[in-house]
Amino acid sequence: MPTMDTVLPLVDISNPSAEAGQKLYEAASTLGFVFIEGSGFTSDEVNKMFGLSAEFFSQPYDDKQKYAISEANRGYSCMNREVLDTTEKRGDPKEAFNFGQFKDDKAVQPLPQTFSTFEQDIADFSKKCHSTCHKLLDLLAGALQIDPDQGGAKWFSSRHDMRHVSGSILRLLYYPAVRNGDEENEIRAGAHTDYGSMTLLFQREGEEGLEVLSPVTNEWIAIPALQAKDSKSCPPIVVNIADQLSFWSAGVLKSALHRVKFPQKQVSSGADRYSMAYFCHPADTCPLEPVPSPLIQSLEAEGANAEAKNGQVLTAGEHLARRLAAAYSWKQ
Ligand SMILES: O=C(O)CCC(=O)C(=O)O
Ligand SMILES: [Fe+2]
Repeated sequence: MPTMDTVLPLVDISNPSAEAGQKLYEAASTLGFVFIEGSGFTSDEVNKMFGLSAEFFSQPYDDKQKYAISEANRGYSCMNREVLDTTEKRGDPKEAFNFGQFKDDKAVQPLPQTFSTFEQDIADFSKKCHSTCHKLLDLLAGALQIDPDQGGAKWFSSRHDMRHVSGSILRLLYYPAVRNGDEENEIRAGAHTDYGSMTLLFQREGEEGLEVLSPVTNEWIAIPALQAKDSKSCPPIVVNIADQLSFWSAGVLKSALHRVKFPQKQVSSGADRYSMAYFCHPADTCPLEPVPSPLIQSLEAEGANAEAKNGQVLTAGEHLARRLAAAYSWKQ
């Protein structure tokens, strides 16, 4: 079993402290990836979602395709539909189902019966993901020492109010094991950065495949699927910084490239990979302007990679629309 704190640091958020915030900030500003535990998700909650996912993806293509993904980024994305690495012609050999924001715990998109029967559970899961992200955003804002008069530790989370329209998505992912005979070299999800502010990724033990391109060494690093610390808790969740936190922080927080490629162990086991991602987004109307952090300002003065400096300030919604149009060939 991989030892903790080797490939990625493991931050316990059960008791959010300045120390946890500092550890999170250090990970966020180097690799852009970290494991968290103490999130409060139980193994039962997470396994239930994985169960619904397996049930849905096992259904015939035509049944799933009735819920085909829309330009609003909701619904079913079939095999080879999404091109995450836009330098590639071929789409990713994976399937996905996206749940957009729920309104009063009701989905605002058509749901297949597998999901509509458990709509409340799925809405609860999505809400819990969002509040976990709030906790993480507060820890990060705290570490960035934002002046309380300018929003302080709530600077990010106040821009992620669930009542506002945003691109937040709960996504179920399915990577079938067997493809074209070259499973080891096959890229299952092309290299990309995530479009929101941060992502939570739930993995199942023994189903690995996530790799991160280290901004420090420029090498692909395989991320393990860790064991839960006890039978009640879910395994540590992977958290990664995405584009919008990078824009806000003039590139100090790293939105790192990542992809899915099965390791030899996973290829030989012949197992499929299921994962779940929660892409946390700020309100669509939110401008991706510089965060008022003295820490970022001093690093920026030292020449931090200021992505936002090079162009006009986009809103969160505009950035998302551009990235989705490229991945799904929607017309803009
Ligand atoms: O399934 C995974 O491990 C990663 C998925 C991912 O990076 C994404 O969908 O953005
Ligand atoms: Fe991703």
